[in-house]
Amino acid sequence: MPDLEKIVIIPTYNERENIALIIDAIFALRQDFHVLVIDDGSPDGTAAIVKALQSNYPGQLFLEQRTGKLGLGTAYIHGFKWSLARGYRFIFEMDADFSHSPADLQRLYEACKQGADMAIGSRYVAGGGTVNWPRNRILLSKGGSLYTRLITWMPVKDTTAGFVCYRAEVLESINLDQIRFLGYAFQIEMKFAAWKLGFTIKEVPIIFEDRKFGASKMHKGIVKEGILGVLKLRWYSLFKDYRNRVKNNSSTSVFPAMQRDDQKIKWVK
Ligand SMILES: Nc1nc2c(ncn2[C@@H]2O[C@H](COP(=O)(O)OP(=O)(O)O[C@H]3O[C@H](CO)[C@@H](O)[C@H](O)[C@@H]3O)[C@@H](O)[C@H]2O)c(=O)[nH]1
Repeated sequence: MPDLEKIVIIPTYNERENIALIIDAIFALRQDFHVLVIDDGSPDGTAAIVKALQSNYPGQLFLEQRTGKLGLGTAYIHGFKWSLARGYRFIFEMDADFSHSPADLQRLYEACKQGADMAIGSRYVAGGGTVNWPRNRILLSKGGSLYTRLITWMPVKDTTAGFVCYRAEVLESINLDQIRFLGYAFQIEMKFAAWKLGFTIKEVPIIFEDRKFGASKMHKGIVKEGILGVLKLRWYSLFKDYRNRVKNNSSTSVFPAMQRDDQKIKWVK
């Protein structure tokens, strides 16, 4: 197996209680996963914990640090570009808090090896589910997925899922600078872009368990962005040739403001 086969990107903001445990759990699988943590200047010292662990996993554990909380979406976009530049063939998204079980990483990988371009760890297909998630979060999440499917007609059950394996070709084909949403809408847009570009998406059932340590970063703005974002995606796909514009090497852009947003991001050297 080539060295640069699989990398798991974990975005973090204040995950001190979880980060060392999840990193150790991924490496304990002995499945040759590399791990990239994108930390947004967590005041609780998450990045320092990752740095201290790097000597245990030389050449396998990486850390990128940004100076402030800039959202899940731009953290992943940075991680995607970082991973593609180094030649990883399978690139994963995963939360830091054990909502996604490390043991399921291999199942997502297998789904891609067996032909899927994008494998989604899905709570809302047969065999999937949630454990210990508050009723209001379940309603919001299921309602959000239903709303997205009704508006976009995208054939994905868990549209906001954050546990994903992409074949590198999918991320290479998408103009990542055109992916503009930050929160749950980012998760929706990545699936929407992959679907619009004709990639095969497979939902693999997973059990999502609520975090035991730390707090969710969910806030009202994320919900608002999701509601409006889905309408925008539909609008752009109907009237603005979204498919062509989100393709890599497209000369036109759907979201000209993205350039400006990017410049706000300051990286820790
Ligand atoms: N770098 C960075 N990381 C962030 C940020 N916001 C959140 N994170 C990290 O992103 C992961 C998920 O954030 P949570 O706040 O734990 O998400 P959740 O409420 O449990 O949301 C779940 O449901 C969402 C909707 O279905 C999913 O999108 C998400 O992946 C997860 O499954 C965690 O590792 C968290 O530290 C940010 O601004 N920057």
